[in-house]
Amino acid sequence: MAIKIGITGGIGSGKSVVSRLLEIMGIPVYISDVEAKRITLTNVIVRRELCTLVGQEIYQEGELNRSLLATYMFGHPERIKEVNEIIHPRVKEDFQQWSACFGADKIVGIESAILVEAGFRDVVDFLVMVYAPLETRIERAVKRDSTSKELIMKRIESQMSDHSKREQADFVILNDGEAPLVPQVLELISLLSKNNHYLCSAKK
Ligand SMILES: CC(C)(COP(=O)(O)OP(=O)(O)OC[C@H]1O[C@@H](n2cnc3c(N)ncnc32)[C@H](O)[C@@H]1O)[C@@H](O)C(=O)NCCC(=O)NCCS
Ligand SMILES: Nc1ncnc2c1ncn2[C@@H]1O[C@H](COP(=O)(O)OP(=O)(O)OP(=O)(O)O)[C@@H](O)[C@H]1O
Repeated sequence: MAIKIGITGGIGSGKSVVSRLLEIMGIPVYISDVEAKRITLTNVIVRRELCTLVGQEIYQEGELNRSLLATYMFGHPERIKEVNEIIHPRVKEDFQQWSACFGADKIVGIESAILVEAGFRDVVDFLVMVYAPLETRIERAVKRDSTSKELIMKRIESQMSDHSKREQADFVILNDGEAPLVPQVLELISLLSKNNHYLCSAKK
């Protein structure tokens, strides 16, 4: 079985940028946001359960109405929990199937802002946190998504604090816009490669 690394960090921390660097360096990464979107579109059970929970209008012309789902759930902890309970078990199952296709000598990753909250800690061998200060994250996410600070704050409030994430992380990448990323990613790969043997035996 491949060694699995989790890449987490709050919205706008730079996980996608780090994942891209890992992919360029030969580590395939399962991008949970992308796969969750595919699953909400194609999995008939997920579609049925979301329709029952939110209403038929959650799908329009076959497509998930993402802004409607975001408005429905963010800012409402009970609703977030219900939506997550529909989607996350399927994403977890899908990731396990995906990662099972790689050999024991391979390192693969999974990227998710809510990796720990979603209960994926037990399916990864090593947890990497991408960290950026809160103001920087808000600024980046507002710019990237052309949205408001208020909407980004609602998502942040539904995510685990940086402090708790850091406590669970085995390795932290600082992405504050000052510290260069490439040397940190190279250090991570070097650490993983050195400990590959240890991680393999620890899993048995
Ligand atoms: C609500 C949805 C439709 C909004 O789509 P949208 O294109 O606006 O956002 P996108 O999926 O690209 O997510 C952007 C960021 O929002 C944050 N976010 C998304 N889902 C969640 C969630 N359930 N809890 C907390 N933060 C979340 C993450 O930081 C994520 O990187 C979408 O996020 C969704 O389906 N979420 C539920 C599934 C999920 O938890 N996906 C995340 C990983 S499994
Ligand atoms: N070091 C950096 N310098 C400048 N811009 C950056 C840096 N890191 C990330 N960004 C930009 O900030 C935005 C957010 O980064 P990214 O999409 O990687 O965050 P993320 O952690 O994946 O967020 P999400 O949780 O929403 O998936 C992107 O537009 C990205 O290009």
